Amino acid sequence: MNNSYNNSLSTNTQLTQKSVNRCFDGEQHYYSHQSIATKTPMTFSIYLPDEALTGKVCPAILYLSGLTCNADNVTHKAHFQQRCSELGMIFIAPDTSPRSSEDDDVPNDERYFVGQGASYYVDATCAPWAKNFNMQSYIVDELYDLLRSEFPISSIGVTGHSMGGHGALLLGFKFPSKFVSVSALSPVSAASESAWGEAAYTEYFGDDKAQWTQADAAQTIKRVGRQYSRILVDQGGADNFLAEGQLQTSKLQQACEEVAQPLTLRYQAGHDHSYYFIQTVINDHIDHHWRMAQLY
Ligand SMILES: N[C@@H](CCC(=O)N[C@@H](CS)C(=O)NCC(=O)O)C(=O)O
Repeated sequence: MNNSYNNSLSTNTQLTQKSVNRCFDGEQHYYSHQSIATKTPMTFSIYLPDEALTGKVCPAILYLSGLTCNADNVTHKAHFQQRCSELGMIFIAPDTSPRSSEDDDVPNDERYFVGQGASYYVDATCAPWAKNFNMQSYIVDELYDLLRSEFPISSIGVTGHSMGGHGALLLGFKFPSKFVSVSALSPVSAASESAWGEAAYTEYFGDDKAQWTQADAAQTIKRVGRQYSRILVDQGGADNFLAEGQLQTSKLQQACEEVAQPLTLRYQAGHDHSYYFIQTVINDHIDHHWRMAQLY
């Protein structure tokens, strides 16, 4: 645990600060860095409440975004900053995948649910993806360690939206020693059984179904069993992707029931899949992670 923080990044930092904006009682920062896992530059946003800026260690939430997103969507649209500043909570939003740049030719796909913006937070094993699409390693090893060495973080909880909700459930249950709390917003519950996930996993893992199962959130919960005293999931009742069968919330519910993992699952009537919904429930998720961090 970092016990002191000098209100400046350490001199040997690997991070390049891109922007700083005062927001409520804290600052919204953006950073980029060269990633070893993805072999590309990666960008993330981090909200630092004044407590963190003045040297106090604070709990953090890692938010994994959904298909087509980068760090901007949640940072600009979810309105998490006020609650985080009131509680003294750090909020981190990484990108959803490696990206092509002038120096890096990263593979992509015409479909919005495969390739750039659609990593599923897994380590791909098939060409051409395996070279750059190592987002599990990026999130749970590289970024995790970087965050803990560069910022005054006491503990990390993981949450996310849609594909990122799947990522939060998957990584939270695969790596319970790294995360003190898990929640999800409109998550894909079982990527290996949704049309979006099937398309992506065919590319990333080929036809090796054992790898699909290892990278499926509901299957992982069934495999590893209860890990958290309670997880929180919100799902819009009028979400078109729920109706389309991409999210399959019942599979998550079933998996949690099977292993007695306590789950608070709330269907919010009339709400869709958008950031208007996320904005509506984000404070409850921040509070959930805050409460869990206090028990840590
Ligand atoms: N663009 C896709 C939908 C992709 C989508 O809805 N992405 C969600 C996450 S799964 C999102 O948050 N989009 C960005 C935003 O609303 O700011 C479509 O045409 O159907």
